[in-house]
Amino acid sequence: MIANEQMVAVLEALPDPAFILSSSGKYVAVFGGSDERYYHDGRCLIGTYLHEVIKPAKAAWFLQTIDRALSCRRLLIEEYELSNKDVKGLPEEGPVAPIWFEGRIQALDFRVDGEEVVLWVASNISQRHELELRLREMSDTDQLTGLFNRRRLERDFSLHFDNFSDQGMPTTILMLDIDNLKQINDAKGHHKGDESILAIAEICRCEFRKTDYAYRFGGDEFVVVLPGLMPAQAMAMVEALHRSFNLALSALADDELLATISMGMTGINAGDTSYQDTLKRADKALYQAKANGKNQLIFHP
Ligand SMILES: Nc1nc2c(ncn2[C@@H]2O[C@H](COP(=O)(O)OP(=O)(O)OP(=O)(O)O)[C@@H](O)[C@H]2O)c(=O)[nH]1
Repeated sequence: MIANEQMVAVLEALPDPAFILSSSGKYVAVFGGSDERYYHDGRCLIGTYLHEVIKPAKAAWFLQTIDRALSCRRLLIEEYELSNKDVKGLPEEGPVAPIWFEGRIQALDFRVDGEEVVLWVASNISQRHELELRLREMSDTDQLTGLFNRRRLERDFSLHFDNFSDQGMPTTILMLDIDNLKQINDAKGHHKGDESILAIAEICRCEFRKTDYAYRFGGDEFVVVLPGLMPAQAMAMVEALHRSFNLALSALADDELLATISMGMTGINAGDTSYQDTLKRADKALYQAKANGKNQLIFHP
């Protein structure tokens, strides 16, 4: 049988901090947090209230979460971020990166000073969170160009489609395909072909507005999404873009083998049932540009 004072020692030795918080946000007790790599001693918080140490928006989130745990009486698991800007008395700017926590919050079956209380165990998950972000970024990014890939396009485009359906936000889509890349690959090697792909990607990175997005759709095909613009509004910009692409591609040509670019353009239409319909129309326009002799822009209303 473990004696009470031994139990206190066990609680103090817990690597992650465990807080007893009341429904009004009072730190009733703080145990553990002995892993000094991640945590400061939190015992100075005992007797204070969340709103005294945490700024209003974040403190309100903590209180809502406590309230939810007290209502549902089951274990809640929440991931949250705490940074300088959330803590009272610290400068908002500073070198300290936000810390990510996983909170496990469970209502307790007793009251303290008449108030309901929860156990809130906070684990520092910053490293795991950083890794997850990096993995997500890698799975969304094309390795050669650093542009977003087709997987990311499909996710983003369905959001643009929702913005069009819900708020009527127009969106223009371009589908691009480099002309004659196979000949260049065959004659000069894949490295030379890669240069054309990279030149297109570089222009996509430099010449668009912050709100525009370019994706490598696959092989020598790219998709560009221009939110907030109807095709008629985008036309002059897209024509200038076509010239920029060709200028960059011709700068890479060292003999009669010249890559150019074909482009299909459309906008999300009221009759589209999903973003796939819009993409198919852009693809049709691109196909038409190829069939007409390449190196041109075709708009499909
Ligand atoms: N260098 C290089 N070539 C690639 C890459 N991905 C796809 N390709 C090549 O791009 C070519 C795409 O096929 P096509 O579009 O039919 O070739 P194309 O010569 O551009 O034909 P048109 O579009 O009709 O002008 C294929 O030869 C692929 O091998 C890549 O990452 N690097």
